[in-house]
Amino acid sequence: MSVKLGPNRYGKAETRLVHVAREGPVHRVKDVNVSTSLSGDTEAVHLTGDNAAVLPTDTQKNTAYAFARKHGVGQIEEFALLLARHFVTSHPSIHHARVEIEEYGWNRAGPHSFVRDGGEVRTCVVHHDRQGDSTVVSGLQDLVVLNTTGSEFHGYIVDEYTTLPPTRDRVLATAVTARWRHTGETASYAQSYERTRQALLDAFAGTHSRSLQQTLYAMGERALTVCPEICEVRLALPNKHHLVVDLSPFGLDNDNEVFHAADRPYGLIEGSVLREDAPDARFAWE
Ligand SMILES: O=c1[nH]c(=O)c2[nH]c(=O)[nH]c2[nH]1
Repeated sequence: MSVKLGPNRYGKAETRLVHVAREGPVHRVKDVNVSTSLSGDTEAVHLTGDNAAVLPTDTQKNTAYAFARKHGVGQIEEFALLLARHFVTSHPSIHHARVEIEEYGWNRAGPHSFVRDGGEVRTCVVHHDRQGDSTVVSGLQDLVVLNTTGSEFHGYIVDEYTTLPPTRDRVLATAVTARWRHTGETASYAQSYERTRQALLDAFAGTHSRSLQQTLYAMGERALTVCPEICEVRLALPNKHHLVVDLSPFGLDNDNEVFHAADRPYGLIEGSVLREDAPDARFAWE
């Protein structure tokens, strides 16, 4: 039997790191979850157990903590790029670094007091390789939104298994996972994030929807229209079904007022919207 080693990478997943910036009495907090992953000369460790080219995952974790102390944690994309470039340039056996960061928001409740932001999480995935090329994908997840009207769904295929009634007015709710690819270096990841997030929300709220697929496209299109620095948006939109409860057993009508918010199953609508001239994504989405 002849076998060979396929694609592989190794790193420390989910290093939870909280950085407190103590510049005077008013503190700032960054709460992040850092995952690093390296690839390169990894044949020997797999084939012979020779660890000479391995940067231990424990060291990768320590580097994240040390960099937080040395550089602070600013925009997650910048912190991720700092780490990825460090790993690739510091050891010749490391050819490629992938750094993924999730950021959990805290709102100020006092000079040194904070309240955890709802469920929404800001994300990024950065790659850097030995040729010096970088890619940056920013994003968000668990942005839960709901329209109480302005949503229809009808005109779909009907076969012997179809029971879904067509509707011209329904609740449309989803928990947005969005990721967007930057074309090159973005000057301000903070501003870019706020603009993109707002564009997604504006399109969700402002689109009269005939399907969640149509809403998905409108959200991606709006983000690309207002954010010249990004070239592709990928969205995953679970359709959080709100089912009108039958109140007729109680002699009550129900004109779209009382719903069962179903947990599962849910429709899952996924898609990408990109510029016609978007450059090749290379390893950005890996
Ligand atoms: O917006 C929708 N898209 C679908 O594809 C679909 N399928 C379904 O049952 N309900 C919906 N809603």
